[in-house]
Amino acid sequence: MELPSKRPDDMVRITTPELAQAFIDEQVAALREQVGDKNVLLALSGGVDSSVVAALLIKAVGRQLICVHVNHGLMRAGESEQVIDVFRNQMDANLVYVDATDRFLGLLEGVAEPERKRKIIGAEFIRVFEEEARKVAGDVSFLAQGTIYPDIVESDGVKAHHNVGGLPEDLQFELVEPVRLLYKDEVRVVGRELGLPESMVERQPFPGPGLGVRCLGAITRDRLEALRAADKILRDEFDAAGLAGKVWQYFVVVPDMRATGVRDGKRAYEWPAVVRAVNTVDAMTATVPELDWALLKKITDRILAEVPGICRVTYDLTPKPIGTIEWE
Ligand SMILES: Nc1ncnc2c1ncn2[C@@H]1O[C@H](COP(=O)(O)OP(=O)(O)OP(=O)(O)O)[C@@H](O)[C@H]1O
Repeated sequence: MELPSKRPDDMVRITTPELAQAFIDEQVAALREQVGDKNVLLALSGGVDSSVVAALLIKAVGRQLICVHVNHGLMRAGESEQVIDVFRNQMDANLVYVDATDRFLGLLEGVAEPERKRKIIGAEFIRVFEEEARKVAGDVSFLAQGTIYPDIVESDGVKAHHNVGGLPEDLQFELVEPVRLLYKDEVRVVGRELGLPESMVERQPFPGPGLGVRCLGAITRDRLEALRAADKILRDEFDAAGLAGKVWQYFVVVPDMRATGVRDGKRAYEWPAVVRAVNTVDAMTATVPELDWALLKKITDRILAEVPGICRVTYDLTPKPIGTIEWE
């Protein structure tokens, strides 16, 4: 029951609720046929791809789907909570929530080099997921993945690039990839039709290593918390200003350096927060939007007043090239 790995030329682009519903009906039937009464495992990030796959499978086979969400301690404010709320509370999913914060932050302690940080986070993610997969391996036959069409095209159709990858030989499951022929915009239309919240459907791209590459250099818990709080303020203010979905990506970076300030008449020696916002079509080049001054001032005032440890706010004006979108 595998889908082909090439999108048929006559496949209609899913742009309307009706087309999304037709796709959902077709996939639910196909998933039921493929999976039967067996169990399916899915690594659920809360990003749009894996969330749509989860929602489709829940519709098709309910609690035969086992979702594993790993909180590596580097999620944005409220994200893991939203995964629990949407999938466990609202959709009654079989959700395994793993709080692995201490494991990840322990391994990252004192590690400043960006590539090493990325490797540690990636490898530990596989390890945590593998542990959970082993616990249920006897009962599970399938591994669901949020592979989408660009993943396949980018990897030349040879092998579905993605996703969780890296599971050891003895843990090979049959793959279930219901959105593998869809483009990202179609996945969003389907997600909306499946009743996923708008904030999940329109979630901005978020790097796998999460806030780990925005808390520059060696991560410390206090600086990570400051980053998470400042990032939340930025996102809330962009939402309130109607910019969510209009500006492609926006986030805060907190470097591992300090700057001088004065707080309540006393010298403060605290971190700066860098606001980064970019527009792009393909992420190969990016421009910096000319944000409204009043909005920048409001974000600045709120971060300075509400986030302990931050005494300075800057706006990064660097386009790509030369600056990359992320700082590390
Ligand atoms: N914190 C996490 N918990 C569980 N699974 C995760 C987590 N982060 C990533 N994954 C898994 O790894 C896959 C690839 O993650 P990546 O960050 O590259 O996102 P993606 O390809 O945009 O997909 P998504 O939109 O689902 O996040 C995800 O689809 C998900 O299956």
